[in-house]
Amino acid sequence: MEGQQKRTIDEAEPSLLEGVKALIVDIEGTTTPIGFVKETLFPYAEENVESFLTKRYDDEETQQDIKALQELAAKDKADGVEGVVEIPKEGSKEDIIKAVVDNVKWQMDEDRKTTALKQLQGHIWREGYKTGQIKAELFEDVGPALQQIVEEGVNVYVYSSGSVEAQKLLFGNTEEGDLLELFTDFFDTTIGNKKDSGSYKKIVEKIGVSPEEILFLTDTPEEATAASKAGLRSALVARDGNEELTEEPEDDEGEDEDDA
Ligand SMILES: CSCCC(=O)C(=O)COP(=O)(O)O
Ligand SMILES: [Mg+2]
Repeated sequence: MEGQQKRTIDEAEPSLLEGVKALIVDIEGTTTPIGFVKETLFPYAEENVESFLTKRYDDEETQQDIKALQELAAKDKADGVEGVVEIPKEGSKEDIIKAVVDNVKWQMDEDRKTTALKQLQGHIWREGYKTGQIKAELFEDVGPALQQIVEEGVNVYVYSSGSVEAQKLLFGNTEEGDLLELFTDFFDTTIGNKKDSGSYKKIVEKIGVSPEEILFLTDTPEEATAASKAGLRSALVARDGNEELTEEPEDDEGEDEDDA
């Protein structure tokens, strides 16, 4: 785990942030309990996917979401992905919705981080946040720590598998209020897979500071390794509810199933 350190955000020694001009945070398992994602966000998406698609079927946005899922299912099939639920390109509204719902449920059972799934989930969660059914949970150190870091002149970014819209909904609707003003920008898998070092190189270009002045915080060793390979500093966070960190992460760059 060369170049990586394990800490929670509030345990971070000043040296971890020394010379840092940009901080990038992951969401699930880093700023936000895995339990909130798995027990609130994911069930909401799963329970509401059918009614959402039925209500919004003719919207341009929904048609784009369906097209992205159809294309992904066809690619999964061609790639021989085990258990893939196919979605016909043509058919009645009812047939297409049924296939999309089955595909989404299969992908969610596999906890896939595909861009097509994450885009649709974000659109479903929008309603839940708007009606107040969902309020985002953060670890209690996150708001104060990020506030202090921003006051010290560090720009804060998010890089999560959740879509940029889902990220903004989450930080805009936390139990502590709207925290969006703390963030300079947001990145999702449209820039690339989180386990691929090329994604971090692209983020460095967008942020416009040198990689060694950027610190990436995540709960996932393979993501920290990918960021380190791109020259960023990275640290693994230990959080309640996370899997125990082991000393040697597997280097599985490029093996993730994400289609980004
Ligand atoms: C915008 S939060 C939604 C959480 C989510 O869908 C997810 O896959 C979280 O992954 P992360 O990269 O933040 O660990
Ligand atoms: Mg994470």
